[in-house]
Amino acid sequence: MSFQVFGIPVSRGVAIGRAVLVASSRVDVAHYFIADGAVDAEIQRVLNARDEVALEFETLKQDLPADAPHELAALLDVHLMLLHDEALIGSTKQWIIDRRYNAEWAFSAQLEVLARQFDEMEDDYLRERKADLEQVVERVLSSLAREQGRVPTDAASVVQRDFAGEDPLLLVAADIAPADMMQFKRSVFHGFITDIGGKTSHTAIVARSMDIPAIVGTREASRLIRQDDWVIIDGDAGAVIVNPSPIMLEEYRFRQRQSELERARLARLRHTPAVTLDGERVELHANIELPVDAVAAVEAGATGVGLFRSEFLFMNRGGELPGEEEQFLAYRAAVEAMRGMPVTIRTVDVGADKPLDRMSASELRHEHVLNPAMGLRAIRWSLAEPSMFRQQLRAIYRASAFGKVRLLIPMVAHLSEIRQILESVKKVQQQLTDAGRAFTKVELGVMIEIPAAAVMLPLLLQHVDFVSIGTNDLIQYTLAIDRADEAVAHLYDPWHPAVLHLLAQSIAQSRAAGKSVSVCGEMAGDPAFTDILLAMGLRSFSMHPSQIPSVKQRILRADAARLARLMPDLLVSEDPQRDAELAFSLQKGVTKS
Ligand SMILES: C=C(OP(=O)(O)O)C(=O)O
Repeated sequence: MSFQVFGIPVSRGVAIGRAVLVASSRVDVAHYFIADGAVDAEIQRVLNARDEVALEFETLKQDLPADAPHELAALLDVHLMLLHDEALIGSTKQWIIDRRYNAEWAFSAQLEVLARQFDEMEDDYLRERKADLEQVVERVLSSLAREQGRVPTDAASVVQRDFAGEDPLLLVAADIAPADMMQFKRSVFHGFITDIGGKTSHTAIVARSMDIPAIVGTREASRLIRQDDWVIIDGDAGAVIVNPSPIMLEEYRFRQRQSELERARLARLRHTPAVTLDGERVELHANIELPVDAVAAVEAGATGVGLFRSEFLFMNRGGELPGEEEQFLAYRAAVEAMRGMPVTIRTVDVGADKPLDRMSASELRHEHVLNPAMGLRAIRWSLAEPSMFRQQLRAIYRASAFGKVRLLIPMVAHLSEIRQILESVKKVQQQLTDAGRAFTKVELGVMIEIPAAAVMLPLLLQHVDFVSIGTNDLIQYTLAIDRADEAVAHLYDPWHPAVLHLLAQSIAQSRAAGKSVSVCGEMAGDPAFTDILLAMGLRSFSMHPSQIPSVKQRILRADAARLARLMPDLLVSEDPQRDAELAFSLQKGVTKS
């Protein structure tokens, strides 16, 4: 039966393919009762799975490189201990004996009992062991699934599957963590559908960077769509059409061909400089997540990297963070790929919807933070982990010997933070000089993404070389809307007059101070905002490489001076979106119906 599900369109275009469902709980658990005579065999399955996982942990421990942090070996020991603990294994067997549960069901039932006990513990350290226990049980469940010839449907297993030769595939999930999205980055999927998320949630951002259609916030897609269903993603309308009729399929195949032609047409603008009709030159920079993305940036005609989200280097690592050398090589790779064009590296912006496996030396975990968007994240986290911060600064400074590097700090709210950053920079420069390491001048910039930073910008500008406005977070914090929460997604409004005021004011003040200012949030890559940002005086935009051609086309057709004259009226408008659309189309001689 054909039906439709609606959500928030976050990456445009049409995708047609078969659904691959990724389980939100990492392993699907089969629940069934076993026959009386099968108890011993079922207990043997428990022991075999336990032994297989123990062997995996032992091998991992033996293979640890000599310079691996000692916490890693200690963590594996904790996992091994849990795996042999009678509270887990003995009681799991008891569920089988008493209730005749199958092994998987018995394990998950016992996990629930133990997890509740962990939750009630007073001691933070012991409470945090719950996550270790969950990881151990997940491994055991995966082993049981494999033993039955089933492939676990967690993100990592899905990536490993070889889908070559199958129909185009669309990924459907309740949610996809940014770290899992990174695994999908070079995968076979032609589109993404999730139940939760908003326009600027990181899942959405990564989907856009992959330039494939995606719809988030559908609330129920993963429950309604079945494995292998034929699905159309209409990434313009936010519609997911499940089991479409042949006529519907034909219509969408036609639209797909049209949008491919449009992309090919826009790609021809690659070498055309972004200059407005009245001769204003605009920099179009790229946002990247990994060094290899710099190649796509150059191909799309970017004139620099405006935002290297370095936190993605820190994900999918099972708790181990990259050291100075590894980071240096990654930054150097991006710098070399950009061939002399500037590369703006943002220090780790972890926390909130980008949790690390290991959030701090004390293993502070995301789920225990009351309000992660306002918690120990971004520069707050870096300043709380000074040796890690200095390690990242050293890696960034060392990369500056290979091309133009700019240092960008996320989530600054206090002048004292800038003072601490400058002190760390000084220390790092001294350390590098003492060690005979080469580096060159690195400009220092801050992200304007907290209203406090926008309000006190003139003060901040006295201490930094440039600013970059992170509209995704600026909107979130100005309007008090969680950017990843689909329940309030309708209130996440880039056209809100307060947002426009903060933007216009920040751009004007930075220009007046003679400092360069850029926007690197999603507004910069959406052609619907190109005119108003030009009208505010913005001359540097940073976005995913795939968005550069359509923003460039908009710039080539704009008259910056005429747009600027419309700005004062828009700032006092009650409905800036409607008035901007009307004013901009009129000034281009387009009549609106
Ligand atoms: C670019 C931004 O940062 P993030 O990586 O949090 O989207 C932003 O907030 O606009």
